[in-house]
Amino acid sequence: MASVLKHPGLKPFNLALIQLGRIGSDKAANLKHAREMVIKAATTANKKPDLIVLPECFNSPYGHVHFPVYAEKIGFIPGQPYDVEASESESVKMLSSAAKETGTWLIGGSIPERDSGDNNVYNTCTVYSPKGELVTIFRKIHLFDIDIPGKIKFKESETLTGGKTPTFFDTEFARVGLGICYDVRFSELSMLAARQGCHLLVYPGAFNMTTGPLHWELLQRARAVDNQVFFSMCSPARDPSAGYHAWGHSMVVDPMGKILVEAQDGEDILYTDIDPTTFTEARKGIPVTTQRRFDVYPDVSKSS
Ligand SMILES: NC(=O)CCC(=O)C(=O)O
Repeated sequence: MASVLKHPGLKPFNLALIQLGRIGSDKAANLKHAREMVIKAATTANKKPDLIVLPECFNSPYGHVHFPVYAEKIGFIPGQPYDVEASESESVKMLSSAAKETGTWLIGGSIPERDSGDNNVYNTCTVYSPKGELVTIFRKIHLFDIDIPGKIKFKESETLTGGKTPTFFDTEFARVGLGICYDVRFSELSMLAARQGCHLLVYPGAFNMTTGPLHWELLQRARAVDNQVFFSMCSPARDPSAGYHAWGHSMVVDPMGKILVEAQDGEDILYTDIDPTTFTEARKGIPVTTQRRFDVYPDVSKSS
């Protein structure tokens, strides 16, 4: 793994998750509501959050037929400055202005994105600084293709292409790793982020009514404990009239695997104080980060 610059260290901060409701077929209405909820998250709490998170696929209904219809061109090139004013993406413009107006970091859930070059459609998360700069994007790497007979069949790969780039970004208070929903099942991705010094992993997600009750909490607590990091997934609210019923239950888990905050299934805003002491004490008390036996499992990710 290429060496990366160290983050100066985790500081206390407040994290807000928006379990967004009213996501329908009208994209303009979805964007308007998401914007209102970001402003609400930033202005109604006792303590202003430092980082706000929206859920997976917040500007369109969730389904493979919808992705190409709602897809927007973003045209972000890593390492190059991005001109939000000139962006073709109305979602990017809205998220950037909401981050700037509230002066908070914003993880803009995910939106369907059409690549300007290869024309493929991706499930893409965009991240904004408090100045409204688009600092990075992350394209969902593992596509949600499952078939549980009689329960749920879903095939994102009908219209989406998987991303290839594990991604993290630095704020003044933490290094934050990104994933999207189904990515949580692949422990390698969160392991990689943790090895790169991430303190918090955030995965906008939309689990379903079959796997949600069994795996949503389990996977987040597992990834948190495996890696001794804070872990959070932010879901849309459940809408019984929608084609896809999201599990909801957005949550934040600490590095000991304790759930710090959890939503139910309706629209909600959750706030959590992230305390660096939990992070350092977990690693000090259970020092797995220094006990790994790479002599025994040097290349475990590639064995069958
Ligand atoms: N949007 C998704 O990737 C859903 C993943 C999911 O429900 C799962 O069980 O995994």
